Amino acid sequence: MLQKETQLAVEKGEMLPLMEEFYTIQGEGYHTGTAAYFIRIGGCDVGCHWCDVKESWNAELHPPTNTDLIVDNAKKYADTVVVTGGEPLTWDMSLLTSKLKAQNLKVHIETSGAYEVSGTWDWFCLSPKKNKLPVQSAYDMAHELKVIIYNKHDFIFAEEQAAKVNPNAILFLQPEWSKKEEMTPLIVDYVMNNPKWRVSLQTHKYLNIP
Ligand SMILES: C[S@@+](CC[C@H](N)C(=O)[O-])C[C@H]1O[C@@H](n2cnc3c(N)ncnc32)[C@H](O)[C@@H]1O
Ligand SMILES: Nc1nc2[nH]cc(C(=O)O)c2c(=O)[nH]1
Ligand code: SF4
Ligand SMILES: [Mg+2]
Repeated sequence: MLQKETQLAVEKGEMLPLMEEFYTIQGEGYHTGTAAYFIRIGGCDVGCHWCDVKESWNAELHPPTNTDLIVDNAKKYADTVVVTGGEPLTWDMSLLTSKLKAQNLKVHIETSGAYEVSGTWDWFCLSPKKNKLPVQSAYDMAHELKVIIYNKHDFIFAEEQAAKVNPNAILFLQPEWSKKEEMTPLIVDYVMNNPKWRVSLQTHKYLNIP
């Protein structure tokens, strides 16, 4: 159990359960190939069976960390910070994002959109999940929609999600990593037949970087 003061600070978003932070290349989606500092916040109860970072799910395993400390580290690297998780919108992102923006950093999020949107985002990557669909504000705010393709039915899910997202969102299909040999050729065909979509790959995994 957290101390009461720490618990209150986490509720206010002054502290966040930090799993890891690392400087790398954005591997996925619209900003693929660009340097960014990643902040991975613990805690997620969406429960994707293929999630590639299940160690993030239990917030209690990740130490509540002062947002000032997170920002001090982040500002040493590139001009872009990606906030991911776990599910970052489990928490109140207002303080973290305002402090990052006060340092003139561009602030991006990777989210399932399953919880109410908090924080101010320069780039909002929405990756919807069947078991906990996004809230309306996430569909409205998304700059990109990135749907993970694990099986053929996921193309139908992708179209359903594209119908809900705002019309300016850039649409991506990304193979689930363990199914990539089977699904990537189907994605390639799908995008050639439905060119409103683009292909996204987890390029950092091919590059063997975090
Ligand atoms: C680990 S999630 C964390 C952020 C947030 N919970 C979400 O799902 O968007 C980061 C990104 O990785 C994607 N992802 C997770 N596991 C994956 C896998 N096995 N193959 C491909 N993409 C995956 C997610 O869909 C999401 O776009
Ligand atoms: N290089 C790199 N790019 C990424 N894009 C989204 C990631 C994530 O886990 O949210 C991720 C990640 O874990 N590493
Ligand atoms: S929502 Fe994101 S972090 Fe949570 S289980 Fe799914 S992929 Fe993993
Ligand atoms: Mg990842």
